[in-house]
Amino acid sequence: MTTSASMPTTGADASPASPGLKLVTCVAVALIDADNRVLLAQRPAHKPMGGLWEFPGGKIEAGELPEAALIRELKEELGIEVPQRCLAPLTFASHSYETFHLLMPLYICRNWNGMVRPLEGQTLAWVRRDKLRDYPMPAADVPLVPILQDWL
Ligand SMILES: Nc1nc2c([nH]c(=O)n2[C@H]2C[C@H](O)[C@@H](COP(=O)(O)OP(=O)(O)OP(=O)(O)O)O2)c(=O)[nH]1
Ligand SMILES: [Mg+2]
Repeated sequence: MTTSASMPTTGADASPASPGLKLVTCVAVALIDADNRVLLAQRPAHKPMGGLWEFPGGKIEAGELPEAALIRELKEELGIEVPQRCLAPLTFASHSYETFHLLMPLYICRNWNGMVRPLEGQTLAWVRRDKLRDYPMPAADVPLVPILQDWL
């Protein structure tokens, strides 16, 4: 395969890089309950991608480690305490939206302390493996679903 010198490439598929597209790093988790169901949260209507179902989590702040960001987000959004040792890496999303590129590690977690509560007014759903496809998700999440289903 040949590539033009003026056309930088990324990865094995040689797709063009997107200079200027801001990199946004988020962390998210598939919380799995004793019945092997996964927690999805519906993004509030007023937020970007409102109405879509996502894995709980959020943006990593400057100077913050990914696991610390996730533990903080889970406390803020769901009121649960997650010990760092209970977070296992599963996969990640790397997806270009129109205005930014999202890099998002996805962890799995089966053990936490406290009751899951929707502290930010979000709607929550505990979803069985075979129903995950019924919940419309952001484009970045779509490739993560079969990986999670394989694992469950
Ligand atoms: N949490 C989460 N964010 C996702 C997922 N898929 C996806 O594209 N995103 C995007 C949406 C947002 O652009 C970004 C994370 O944003 P967020 O709204 O959760 O961030 P945050 O909790 O820090 O909230 P905010 O303070 O910015 O309102 O990642 C996902 O499964 N979970
Ligand atoms: Mg969030």
